[in-house]
Amino acid sequence: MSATTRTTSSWADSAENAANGSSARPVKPAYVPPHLRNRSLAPAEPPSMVANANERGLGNNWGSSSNFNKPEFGAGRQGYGSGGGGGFNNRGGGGVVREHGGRREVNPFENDVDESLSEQENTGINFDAYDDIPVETSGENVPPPVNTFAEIDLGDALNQNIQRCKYVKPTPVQRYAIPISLAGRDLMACAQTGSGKTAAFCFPIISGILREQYAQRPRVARTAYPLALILSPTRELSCQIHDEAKKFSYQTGVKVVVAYGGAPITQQLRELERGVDILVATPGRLVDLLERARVSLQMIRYLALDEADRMLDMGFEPQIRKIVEQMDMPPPGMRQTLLFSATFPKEIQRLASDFLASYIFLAVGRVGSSTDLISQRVEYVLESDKRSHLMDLLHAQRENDVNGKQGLTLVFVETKKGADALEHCLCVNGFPATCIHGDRTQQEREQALRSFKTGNTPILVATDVAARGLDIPRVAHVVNFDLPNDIDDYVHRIGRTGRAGKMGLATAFFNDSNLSMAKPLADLMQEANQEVPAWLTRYAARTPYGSSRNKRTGGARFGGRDVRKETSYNKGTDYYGGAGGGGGYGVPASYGGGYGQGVTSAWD
Ligand SMILES: Nc1ncnc2c1ncn2[C@@H]1O[C@H](COP(=O)(O)OP(=O)(O)OP(=O)(O)O)[C@@H](O)[C@H]1O
Repeated sequence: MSATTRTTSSWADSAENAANGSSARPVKPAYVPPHLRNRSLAPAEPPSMVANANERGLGNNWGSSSNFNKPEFGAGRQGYGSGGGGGFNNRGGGGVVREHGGRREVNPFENDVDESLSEQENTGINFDAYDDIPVETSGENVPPPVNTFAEIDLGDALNQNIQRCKYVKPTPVQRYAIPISLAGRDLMACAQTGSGKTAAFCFPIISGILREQYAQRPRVARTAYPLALILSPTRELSCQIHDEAKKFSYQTGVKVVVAYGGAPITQQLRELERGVDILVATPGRLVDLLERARVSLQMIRYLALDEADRMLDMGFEPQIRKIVEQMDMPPPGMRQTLLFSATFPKEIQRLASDFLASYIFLAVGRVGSSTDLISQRVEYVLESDKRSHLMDLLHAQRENDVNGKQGLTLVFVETKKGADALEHCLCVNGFPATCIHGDRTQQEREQALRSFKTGNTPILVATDVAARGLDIPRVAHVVNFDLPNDIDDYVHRIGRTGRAGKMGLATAFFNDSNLSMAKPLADLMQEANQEVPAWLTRYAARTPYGSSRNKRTGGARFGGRDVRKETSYNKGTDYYGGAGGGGGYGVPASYGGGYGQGVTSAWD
């Protein structure tokens, strides 16, 4: 942070300020960039004018930069569907190339070309960053890894799509997970954010469906019988997986359908009636479809849970148990089950074993850790200073933008109301922002995400609905405006940058309301070779150790551990394994989102 910024204070400063009662500062009427602060004159463009322009949905150039000249705020708030590709399931738009199941199959790669990003992005993956990555596998008869896609028999059609995706060689998690899955084994796989887990579970499923001659599916009017089910915790992530799976299965004849809440069910029902091999869904909408008998799980051969630890925590577990254990899905052993996440608490590993048969545990990278590709900073910022401090960061970012192609900034807050308020504050101060949270309509959510991805609105304020899985290549900076209460949530949030071998920056605002995060944050940063500020180390030393699920083992470079190796398996209360630290993590007393009393969950 620049020395000119007034809002950042050292730990000692803040203690002094608190003693002087200076934390209760008057609310500032409007943001003034650092270089204008010592002038007595009003800013060049009065904030009220900016606000009016925003409300009318007029252009806002974010200062002098002309790069972001089509902000979505204003327009984004006032109804959708008129331009900009609004509307449900309207993510396509590519050219029609082939008859498919009586309908024309849209070319899912067309959009990549339009965005002129994919080639550079995917071939630009920095595999050197993964070369010395630690890998642990356990379980019986673990199939060996491969080094190239050519070594694996995925089939011509799928191989062609891998080329179309411009994937030159498999990422480490793919090198291990694909042969394991192709061998028909159940898998619990843990690999760092942005390391290619989606393809790691999609390729074997598509290839398996293509290879096997499955028995004729029942012909019951209006009931769909998918062969594979992929569950994910948020609507946007399900849509993303669907889009990816459609690319991977292009021109193979494998049919992928997505079902998620908030969108009209009729359109999804129509899609299902046309036939489905792979169903990607959020749990709530799937339960609805099952109860209406519009989907049967009787023919399921593959079950994949993305963000599996989230899917099995207290928030989702009952729904997942209902889907997997209480409907008509074949039991473990009769289906293949693949669980993937970047974090895998022991407690969740134990739960997950109910869904698996003789599984292989795979850990690529330090489990539950962040990747070294993300530069992590933590700054002490008083609650009352957070907004102006954020605007200082955004302002400095724009000033440092040399080539006019500034990256996107994702700002995480704790509550839905907080997201709305911060979005509004940024907009009226001339920073083009939009927001995404569970109280916005699905149309608004999709529009906000689209506007962010295209760079029209380069700042997205989000609750944890955007914390997991979303793959947005140009996210250069993640700001934890409000730190989460759970270190795993922090890992997933910052993982929205530094993806596919690229570098990223993550900044966290810390103050006395985040005491329980001091120790896990300091440990995590140390593990990832980041500079830990002295004041954070002092806070960490003062934090009681043992009451929090965030408790981590000290100094283990590779903390990924198969819970079956623990002597306390089935009766222990540790949270995470540790390769050398002893101990582990505290019991997750409030596992399931980590929200304090009175705070509504940010999840769907
Ligand atoms: N073999 C590959 N070569 C090049 N790029 C790849 C390869 N595999 C995946 N990618 C790209 O890497 C990016 C991240 O992949 P993905 O979204 O699957 O990560 P993830 O591990 O699921 O992340 P998260 O934990 O955040 O969900 C995507 O843009 C994807 O297209």
